[in-house]
Amino acid sequence: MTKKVAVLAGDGIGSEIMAQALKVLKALDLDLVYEEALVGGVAYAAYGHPLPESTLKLAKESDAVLFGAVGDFKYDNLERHLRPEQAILGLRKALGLFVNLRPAVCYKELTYASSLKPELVSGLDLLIVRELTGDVYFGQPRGRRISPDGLFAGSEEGFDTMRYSKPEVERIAHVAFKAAQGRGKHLTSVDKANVLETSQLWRDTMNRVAKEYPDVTLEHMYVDNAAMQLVRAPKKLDVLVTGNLFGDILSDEAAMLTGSIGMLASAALNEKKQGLFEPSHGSAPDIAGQNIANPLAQILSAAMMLRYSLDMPEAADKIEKAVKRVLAEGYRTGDIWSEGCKKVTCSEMGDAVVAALQ
Ligand SMILES: NC(=O)C1=CN([C@@H]2O[C@H](COP(=O)(O)OP(=O)(O)OC[C@H]3O[C@@H](n4cnc5c(N)ncnc54)[C@H](O)[C@@H]3O)[C@@H](O)[C@H]2O)C=CC1
Ligand SMILES: CC(C)CC(=O)C(=O)O
Ligand SMILES: [Mg+2]
Repeated sequence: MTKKVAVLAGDGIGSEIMAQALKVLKALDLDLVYEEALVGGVAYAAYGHPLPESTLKLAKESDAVLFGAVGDFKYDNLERHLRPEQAILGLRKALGLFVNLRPAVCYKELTYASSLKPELVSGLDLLIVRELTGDVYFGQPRGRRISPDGLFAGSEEGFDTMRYSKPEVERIAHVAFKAAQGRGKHLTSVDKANVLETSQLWRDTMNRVAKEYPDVTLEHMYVDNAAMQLVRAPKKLDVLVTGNLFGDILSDEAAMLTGSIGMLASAALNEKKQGLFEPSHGSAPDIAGQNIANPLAQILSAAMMLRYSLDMPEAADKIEKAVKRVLAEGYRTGDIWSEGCKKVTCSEMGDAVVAALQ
């Protein structure tokens, strides 16, 4: 049966990189229909809301969502619930996408594009499993008020709530342990249990779930140390599981091990394997409209969509192989360019991937 993909390009470079991913998908002539809708700042401008009902309905009734990026500094002063970023948070919550897989793979051709020494990143293949629908991003209460007590009583203060429930941690723990079983059988759980109650619950729960996976070695690491280990000896890490906030930050850090955040694809999944697939980066307003963004994270996210939600692993393989081929042939957008390589635009990179499909 024909499957449906909701295509939500969003803001900034979103439409430029999405056009490349669609070009690649369409070249594969798959049994898919694509339906586009507005999301983020462009949706706010058209409908007065970053996640209009019609867009949410489309996302819910589709087999998968291919998402670009949202956000633009010109919307930063809107009330929080109208800001473009609320669209991606709203989609994650509404679709129950609690699993975020963010693979950080350093392709051998890009070893020299990383800001780290080649020997530290060469062959790197790390999987970050980030919990995506809880933590301080969603915890209530939150807001701004006049501080009722303490040294600064009477002053305006902002507050957010970090919270995780046991079942919430359990379900992401199972995903992470299973991922570790399929890889190096080593799982690093990242928290801040030396300070935060939420993290202590996280750690206790990880330890309990670990008993069901005796073949996996579980290691705990505080997030500050994890941030350091990622740039000190990243290849010692294999699967890393963490909460929403720490995962957001650490995955951007891990992106630099791969050469550029323009290389980091991601999958957000629910229990039914319905998913939203997006690059890990944002809308990059600083380079938007110039046709210079790296579309590979978006293209690789489309491959993850074919693999995880649409049951088309051969097509996913074709895309991933084509990406390796264009890198081997020396095609580079500006963010990963180095001497001796062919510098290409965003759309030329899309064309090169299409040409490399076999
Ligand atoms: N899931 C989403 O839609 C996300 C949205 N954002 C939003 O994006 C906007 C910009 O945020 P920033 O913090 O600047 O993060 P960003 O990820 O958009 O950009 C950070 C830096 O990386 C570069 N970059 C990002 N993607 C690239 C690509 N494909 N090719 C080449 N260079 C690339 C940018 O030019 C910039 O210098 C904000 O409004 C933010 O809220 C940020 C992260 C995720
Ligand atoms: C824009 C935020 C809502 C999230 C973010 O930075 C991310 O998921 O990487
Ligand atoms: Mg982020």
